[in-house]
Amino acid sequence: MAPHSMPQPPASLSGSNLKIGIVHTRWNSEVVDALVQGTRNRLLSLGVKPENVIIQQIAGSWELPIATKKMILAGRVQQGHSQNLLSGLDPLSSPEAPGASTDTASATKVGEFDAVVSIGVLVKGSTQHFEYIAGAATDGLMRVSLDENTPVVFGVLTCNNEEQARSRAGLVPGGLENHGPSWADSAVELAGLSAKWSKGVFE
Ligand SMILES: Nc1c(NC[C@H](O)[C@H](O)[C@H](O)CO)[nH]c(=O)[nH]c1=O
Ligand SMILES: CC(=O)[C@@H](O)COP(=O)(O)O
Repeated sequence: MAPHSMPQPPASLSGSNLKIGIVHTRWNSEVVDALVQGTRNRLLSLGVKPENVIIQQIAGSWELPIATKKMILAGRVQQGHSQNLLSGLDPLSSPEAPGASTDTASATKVGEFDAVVSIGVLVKGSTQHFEYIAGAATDGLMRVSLDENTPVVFGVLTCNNEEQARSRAGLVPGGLENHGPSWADSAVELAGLSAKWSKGVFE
């Protein structure tokens, strides 16, 4: 089968001002790990700062939609927390607040995510379990992206067998490209466009 070629991104992609989340599963971890590294390496090559690539791990693809949503919300919490800190109004750091943290370093700013790449690998088994998870994860991630107004890149491989999964992570010589870099390109491109569009700017 001729390997399908990934679309080439615009040459001007730059992620230097972006914060990107990656949430990935543990199922089929050898393949997932290769996809995560491919995604992360491309993000860094596009200028995203290492400290602005936040990677979190969960169990399986069924949980990706809720995990992605909670990561997006967590970024907003920390964004708000750091803005309060900057203005000296952060309730979490006031001495009388229960469990208040007086260590401002522990509240180091983590800005709102500009995009999240959600990565999982589903390999068909002998029942219909695959179909239900694949459908729920697909529809769920689209819903999170639209509901939270945050670009969510669909990094879920839905494969008939292990070979297909390994090939799409670049683990098969002569096979397909690791799909992670194209997911990073999508995240950086749409995050950058979203920032401009939110200001009413079209270039
Ligand atoms: N079989 C695969 C799963 N199954 C686990 C589910 O995603 C879920 O974690 C479980 O049903 C508990 O809610 N997950 C994958 O990501 N890949 C698989 O191949
Ligand atoms: C994607 C799955 O859930 C699948 O690996 C489970 O295998 P099975 O359908 O044989 O239970």
